[in-house]
Amino acid sequence: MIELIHVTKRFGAETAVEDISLSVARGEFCVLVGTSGCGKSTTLRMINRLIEHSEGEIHIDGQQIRAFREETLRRRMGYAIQSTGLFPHWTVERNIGLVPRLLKWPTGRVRERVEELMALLGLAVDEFAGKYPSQLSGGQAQRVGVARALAADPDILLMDEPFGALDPITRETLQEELRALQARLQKTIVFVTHDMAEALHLADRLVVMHQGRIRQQGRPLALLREPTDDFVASLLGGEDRGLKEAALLPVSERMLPLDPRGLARERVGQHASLREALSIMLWRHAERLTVVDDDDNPIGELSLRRLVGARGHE
Ligand SMILES: Nc1ncnc2c1ncn2[C@@H]1O[C@H](COP(=O)(O)OP(=O)(O)OP(=O)(O)O)[C@@H](O)[C@H]1O
Repeated sequence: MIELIHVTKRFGAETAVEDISLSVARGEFCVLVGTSGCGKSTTLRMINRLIEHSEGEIHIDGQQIRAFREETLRRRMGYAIQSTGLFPHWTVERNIGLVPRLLKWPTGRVRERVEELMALLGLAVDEFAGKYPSQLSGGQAQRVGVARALAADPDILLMDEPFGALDPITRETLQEELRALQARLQKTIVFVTHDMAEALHLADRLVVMHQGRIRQQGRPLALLREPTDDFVASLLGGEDRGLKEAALLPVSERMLPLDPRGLARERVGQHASLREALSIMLWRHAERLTVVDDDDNPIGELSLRRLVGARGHE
């Protein structure tokens, strides 16, 4: 559990973060969003003491972070950043194995772990293990950075735009991997992104920051439906919020029983989102879709009318 209690950070005369209180439960995925310069990275870096906070208290599992030795704290927390922070004169393999080696894992185990992570992140061992960061593309370097953050299997992951330089397909794959990892292993994650779709998709707790302060925090659906002010509403997408909300709701939630008059020709999977269903309707010029299970058996139907009414404001 991570707790920030009335935390402020000043750089000289400038206040970068002002009086923020935030609590992230074990196994929770917390995403920080906000305008450029609002203090997201500073907040993240205060948690692993790359930046010392000026006022307030930060606790990890009930203990003040200042009570930990800095290295102990940092080894407990994986940290991945957009610019990767890889050591340029070290190979990919050595970069990924950094923390396990510091923790004095046996060499064979380090090697095994590095290979496991490279496979997870789609980096062929034969091709990439011996390369240096300057020989990698931006996206490949970013994957190495994420692998390094995960290497020692830390309970806490701090991630600052870790997928910023990735193509949409790799990005989506990694988002799913991270979500699955977090659900399976109860990782506590604090994640910074500028991509609102990514934030809404990943967050259990979404934290909107502005000018060093937290404007609103809560579940993504709650923020979309009841933003506290125009700033939060517009950051979350303004009029586009309807589509963003639909992206968070599964088809199965609004499915109707099968129509005895016959099946609609176009189909949608039960796990698809209402946004995907709407997209199929638009693309196929269809007002009704047959909802199918994982084996492609029809289990219900979704109409446009039902979908439009399904946005939670009926
Ligand atoms: N080391 C530093 N010295 C002085 N000012 C700093 C330092 N680091 C950050 N700041 C200032 O603190 C404020 C918050 O910066 P921070 O990097 O946390 O914002 P951010 O929300 O992560 O921004 P972005 O989305 O652009 O990355 C900014 O005004 C920045 O100029």
